[in-house]
Amino acid sequence: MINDQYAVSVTSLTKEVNRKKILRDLSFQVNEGEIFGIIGPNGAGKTTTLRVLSGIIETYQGIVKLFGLPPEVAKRKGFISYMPEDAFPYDRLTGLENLEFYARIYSGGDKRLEGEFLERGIKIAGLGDRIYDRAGEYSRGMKRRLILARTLMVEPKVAILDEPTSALDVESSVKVREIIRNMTGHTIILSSHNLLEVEYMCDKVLLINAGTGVKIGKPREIVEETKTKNLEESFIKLIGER
Ligand SMILES: Nc1ncnc2c1ncn2[C@@H]1O[C@H](COP(=O)(O)OP(=O)(O)OP(=O)(O)O)[C@@H](O)[C@H]1O
Repeated sequence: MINDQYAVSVTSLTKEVNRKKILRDLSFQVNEGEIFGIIGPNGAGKTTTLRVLSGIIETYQGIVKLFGLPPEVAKRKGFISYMPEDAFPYDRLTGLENLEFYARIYSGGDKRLEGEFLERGIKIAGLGDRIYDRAGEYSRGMKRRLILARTLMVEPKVAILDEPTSALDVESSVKVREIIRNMTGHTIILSSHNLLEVEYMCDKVLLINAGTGVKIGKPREIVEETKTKNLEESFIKLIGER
């Protein structure tokens, strides 16, 4: 069923590349304001799903709506902000210059909006005086916070984050998680391999395997239903059963 009341609604999404089905009949809904996690083994189709949602992949079968609009339209309207896993800042620019650059682009010439985006971006990045240093001198965690600030400064209706904490140390992961959790009221869809983090951070989780939805629900419900101790164990049990 397609319902515009959802922030995101995916119905029977199938994606084929060279006759290989990467996503098969995938359906799920995300409510406005939810932090929604997509988990699954390597190659399960998480990034492909996120790329469809963000309007980057435009050819697919099925129906995908963000606030009732197809992703391409939602993207044009500035509803979506996507952070790819391999996004990096411009190393030769300072952190501030990076944010200034994107604030200018995203605001489309509206000076008031540009100032608003920049101010929010600086706050989200939380880099203190290091914001005046070149991004090339930043640690991986600082770069990630800068990219996250770039993604979230526009206050998108839907933020799509591909593995926002991958390859970060504990302290940097905690800071990135704080940023995400502080975006209350915003719809956030993220993928992650860190299931303890997903369990802690996400309101709802979708487990996919080989392009197919295996389980969807609140992390605690999934843990209870599978009679396991945590989401990591649920994951292993559910994937192992197939
Ligand atoms: N453009 C493409 N051409 C061919 N195969 C592709 C393409 N994009 C993705 N695939 C394949 O589709 C499958 C799903 O890829 P995807 O990157 O979505 O998985 P993932 O769940 O994000 O994996 P990971 O956890 O390793 O990042 C993989 O087998 C991948 O090789």
